[in-house]
Amino acid sequence: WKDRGAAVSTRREIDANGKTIVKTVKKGVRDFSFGRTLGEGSYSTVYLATDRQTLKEYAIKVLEKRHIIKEKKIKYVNIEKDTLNRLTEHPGIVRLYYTFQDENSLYYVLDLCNSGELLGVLKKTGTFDVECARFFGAQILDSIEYMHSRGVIHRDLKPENVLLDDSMHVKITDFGTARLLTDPRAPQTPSAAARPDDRPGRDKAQDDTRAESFVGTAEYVSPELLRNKNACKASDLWAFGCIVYQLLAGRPPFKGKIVELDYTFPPGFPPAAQDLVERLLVLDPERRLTIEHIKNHEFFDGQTFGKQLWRMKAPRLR
Ligand SMILES: NC(=O)c1nn(CC2CCNCC2)c2c1CCc1cnc(N=C3C=CCC=C3)nc1-2
Repeated sequence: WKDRGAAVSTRREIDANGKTIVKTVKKGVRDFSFGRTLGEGSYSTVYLATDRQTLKEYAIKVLEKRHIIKEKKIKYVNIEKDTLNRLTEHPGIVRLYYTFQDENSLYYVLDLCNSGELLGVLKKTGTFDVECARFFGAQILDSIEYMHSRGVIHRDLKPENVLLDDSMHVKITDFGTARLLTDPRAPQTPSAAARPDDRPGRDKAQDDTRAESFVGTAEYVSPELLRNKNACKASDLWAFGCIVYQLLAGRPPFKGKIVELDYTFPPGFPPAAQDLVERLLVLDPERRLTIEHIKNHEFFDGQTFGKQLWRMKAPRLR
C-alpha cells in the first residue's frame, strides 16, 4: 500500500551537542489530535481531526490493517485510494490530501464537511422547494459529470453520501464501492459496458469479482445493477433521479428494492421535476437521459453549471 502525497511537518530536536536541529518528517498520527467520530463503516472509522501545527481541521478515515487482511478487502482499499487519486480537481468531491500508515492502520486525510449530510438537512426541513432542489441537484450532477469524465462510477449515490461543507456546498463521499473504468471514455450503457473487453492488460479480475459482490443501497440501486450486476454510468443517473425525487417529496420513490416501476408522485410535485424524474427512472439504462440532456432539461432552466455554479451562494433552506 504505497502512501500517497507527502505532507511533512517540521520537528525540532536537540542533538548530542545540545544544538537544535530542525527535521522534516512525514506527517503521522502524532501530528493530529483526534476528535469525535463522524462515521463508522464495516472497514473504517472516520474521525474529526485537527492538525496540531496548522490547526486545520480534517476528516481522517482510519482502516485497521488486520481487519482488512482478515476480510480480504485489500482490493477495495486500493480501489478507493486509486479512485480518490483520480478525483482530485473538483469542488464537489471530498478531496484526499494524503495518506500515511503505522503498524496497525492506514490513514486517509480528507476534506472535512462541517455541515454533515444532505439527508440530515433535508430531514430538518421535510422537503426542499424547487430553488433548493435545483441548486443541490445541479451541484450533485456537476460532480457526477466530473466523476464519469474520469472513468469513475460511484455505484452507491444517496443523500447520506452527499455531504455539505461550511458554505453548504455539496461534497460527494464514500468511494469504497466505486467502479473504476480502465478507459474513462467507456460507453455509457451496461450492454456496451458488459461486452467482454479483451483489451490487453485489462484487469478483468477486478471487474468480475467486484461486480459480483457489490450492490448499492436498496432504495437507490438501479435495475441493471440488481439484474446483471453490471453498473454503468447510467446507474449513477438512476440514483440521481431518486435523489431529485427525494429532495422535493421528502422521501425516496421506492421503499426497498424496486420490483418494477411502481412509484407515484405526491400532489403538488413540480411538473418540470416530475418530467425529469420520469426520464431518469427508466428501466432500460440506454433510454435514460444523459448528463447533457439533464442539464438542458426544463427543470434546470436558468441554472448555471461548471465553475460559476460553485461560486453561487447556497439558497436559504425552505
Ligand atoms: N466513508 C467515508 O469516506 C466518509 N464517511 N464520513 C462520515 C459519514 C457519516 C455517514 N454518512 C456518510 C458520511 C465522511 C467520509 C469522508 C470524509 C468526511 C468529511 N466530513 C464528514 N463530515 C460529517 C459531519 C457530520 C456528520 C457526518 C459527517 N464526514 C466524512
